[in-house]
Amino acid sequence: MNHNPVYLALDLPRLDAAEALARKVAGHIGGIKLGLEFFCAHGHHGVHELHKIGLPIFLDLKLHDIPNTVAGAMQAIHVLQPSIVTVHAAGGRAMMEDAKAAAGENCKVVAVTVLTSLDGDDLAAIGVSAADPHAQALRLAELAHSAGLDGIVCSGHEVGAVHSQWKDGYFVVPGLRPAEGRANGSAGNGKGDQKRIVSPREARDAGASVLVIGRPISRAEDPLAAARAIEATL
Ligand SMILES: O=C(O)c1cc(=O)[nH]c(=O)n1[C@@H]1O[C@H](COP(=O)(O)O)[C@@H](O)[C@H]1O
Repeated sequence: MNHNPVYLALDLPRLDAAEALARKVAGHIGGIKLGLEFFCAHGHHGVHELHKIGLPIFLDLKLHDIPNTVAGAMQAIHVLQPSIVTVHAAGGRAMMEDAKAAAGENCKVVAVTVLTSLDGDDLAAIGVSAADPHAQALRLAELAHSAGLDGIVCSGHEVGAVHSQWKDGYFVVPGLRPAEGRANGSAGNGKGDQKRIVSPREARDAGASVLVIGRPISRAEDPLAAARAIEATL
């Protein structure tokens, strides 16, 4: 069993490039995360191709719809044998319950709480009255827990607090930028669209089960060296 917590986010438009990158760093990651960009472009075929590498596949589809539709989508992806699938906690309790009931065997269902690209002003703009990412993430984590999900997706700023309330939860943390890369400004390590970031090591120490890392590896001048350097900090 592979205990490396890093899932490489393959947010790349071309299937051959995504596959080549995953093969290059395969010995230094624990799994592969395929998200909306990849799935919309390459669908089931693309997932089958990436499965050939032999690492667990995290399907980050961020499902958010009425319960019946989400349950149908979950059933439609059984054949892809994902290790993890995401839904949005804001879809509500019934949607999360039905998503979990429809999930395949050995598939963890985790709920996205507050996207790492959002801050308090963004929450206020969409009518979240607390306008506090921390409080909102804790609230949605509690809802996901009570709906029977395996865990949540949250930023490294919240994972410690959620972990102390939900001891056996499964916590996926994106929005990661290696401290060293941030200091020397190397390619892929800028914040970009992310607003709530921490380093992979900080997230792990705070209780993250999975570390989602994309651009710090995929946009690095030397992705293999970047993946190795991140692994060495954990
Ligand atoms: O569900 C996710 O994985 C996710 C949730 C979230 O709040 N923020 C977030 O960045 N992600 C995903 O994590 C990855 C982060 O990519 P990088 O910023 O390039 O490391 C992307 O694939 C996002 O879709």
